[in-house]
Amino acid sequence: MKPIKVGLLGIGTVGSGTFNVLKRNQAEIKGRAGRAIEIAMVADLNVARAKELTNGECEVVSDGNLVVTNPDIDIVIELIGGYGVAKDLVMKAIANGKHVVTANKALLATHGTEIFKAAQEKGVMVAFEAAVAGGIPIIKALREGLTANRIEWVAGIINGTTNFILSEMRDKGLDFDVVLKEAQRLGYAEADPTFDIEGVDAAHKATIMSAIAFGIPVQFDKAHVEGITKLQATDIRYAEQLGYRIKLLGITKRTKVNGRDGIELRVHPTLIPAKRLIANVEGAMNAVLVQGDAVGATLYYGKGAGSEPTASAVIADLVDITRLATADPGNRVPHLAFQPESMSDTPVLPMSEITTSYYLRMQVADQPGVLADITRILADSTISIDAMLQKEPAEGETKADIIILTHQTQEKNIVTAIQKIESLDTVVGHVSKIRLEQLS
Ligand SMILES: NC(=O)C1=CN([C@@H]2O[C@H](COP(=O)(O)OP(=O)(O)OC[C@H]3O[C@@H](n4cnc5c(N)ncnc54)[C@H](O)[C@@H]3O)[C@@H](O)[C@H]2O)C=CC1
Ligand SMILES: N[C@@H](CC=O)C(=O)O
Ligand code: NA
Repeated sequence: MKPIKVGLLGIGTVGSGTFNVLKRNQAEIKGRAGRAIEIAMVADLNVARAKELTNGECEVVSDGNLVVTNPDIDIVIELIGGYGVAKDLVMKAIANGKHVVTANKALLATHGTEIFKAAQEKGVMVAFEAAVAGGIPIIKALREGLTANRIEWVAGIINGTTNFILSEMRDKGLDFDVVLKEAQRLGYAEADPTFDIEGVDAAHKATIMSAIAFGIPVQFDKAHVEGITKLQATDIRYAEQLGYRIKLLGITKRTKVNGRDGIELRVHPTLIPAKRLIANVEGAMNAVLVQGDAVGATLYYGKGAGSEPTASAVIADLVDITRLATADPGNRVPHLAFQPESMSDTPVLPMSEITTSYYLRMQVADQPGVLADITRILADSTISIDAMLQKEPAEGETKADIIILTHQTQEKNIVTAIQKIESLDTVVGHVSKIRLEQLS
């Protein structure tokens, strides 16, 4: 059989990993796919570097349009990133009848509906295993391996850069900026690293998982997005003393509010019991915990970023397409796990309606009655306390720290209670609030 011809858009961190792994493991990959998979053409703005990386083994151009319109190309891999040129080239590739593989979660989380519709109409596949949790086959697990289940929730450490920053800061006491630079050097960070540290990248990935888990359209604009930039070392320390770790989690779950179905979709720093496996995922590693009604909890762990780990997922998609390209579109695995006519319109809920537990830290005047005032406000908002820690003021200081862990409540209750607590004369400044999940 003739080799399947691939056009590669962007030969940076992931593109070069893809080129190298495909070459190194070509015999095994051919054995699995049933056909040789050959990168025939590469487009990159940096032509000189692309030529050096490909060593004369394929045609190199600077304009991606030449790849997506080339009649000899069967599959286009988009590894440029962003939603500008990348979207344009992906849409053109689909219009030209090419299957597409992409690692671009930003593109799919924001324009996925349009892209999948175009692909469905044209009868081509858009595969995106690398877009969520890099090398971990989480898309395959959610879309195929767990297909018998009603998925209840998904919670994951899905940004390697921020997990690396949190781990290095805690273990080595290094500064935020120093660790971020190292994550950039290692190729983990996005082109714009604020996407990592402000939680945007994790929210892109959580958005894609919510669509696959619950059969809803991709709706990044409805996601609650909070990164790690406001996290304080004090909170990481107190959380540890209470038996918890703080991780940036992407969470999506089914819920009911006043009898109506809804979907929670949120990214924020989260306290997790230190004894949970996922609480011990360190460095740039990713892990995704999925709760299905039949299977129970399953945990997927591995490298979520980096050149070859991400290439591993890109190539898995190439093999899938090579195997399935001849099946008619109605008989293929649907892009978002559910057939287009079976998608649900269950709404993604506003943050005020989500339910979780909370860690609260406040600084108070060290005088009688303060604690009673705070617990009364919580009780009035029907928030019950799970644990409490009071730190006596240091020598010569007059302010004490109070840390409270609450049982589950709705976000709007905690927001109201915090406003009341902050208005007490005895409470200094703002109350720090971090959400807490038992994940069991
Ligand atoms: N780096 C990682 O660990 C991971 C990255 N991703 C995603 O993979 C994609 C690629 O990421 P990286 O390889 O890290 O980026 P990169 O910045 O290392 O590579 C992008 C490449 O595209 C080229 N390029 C930029 N504009 C172009 C244009 N208009 N035409 C042709 N080439 C152009 C650049 O010269 C560069 O070589 C992004 O969507 C990213 O979010 C996904 C998972 C992990
Ligand atoms: N910037 C991302 C790369 C993979 O998606 C991360 O740090 O996880
Ligand atoms: Na993946």
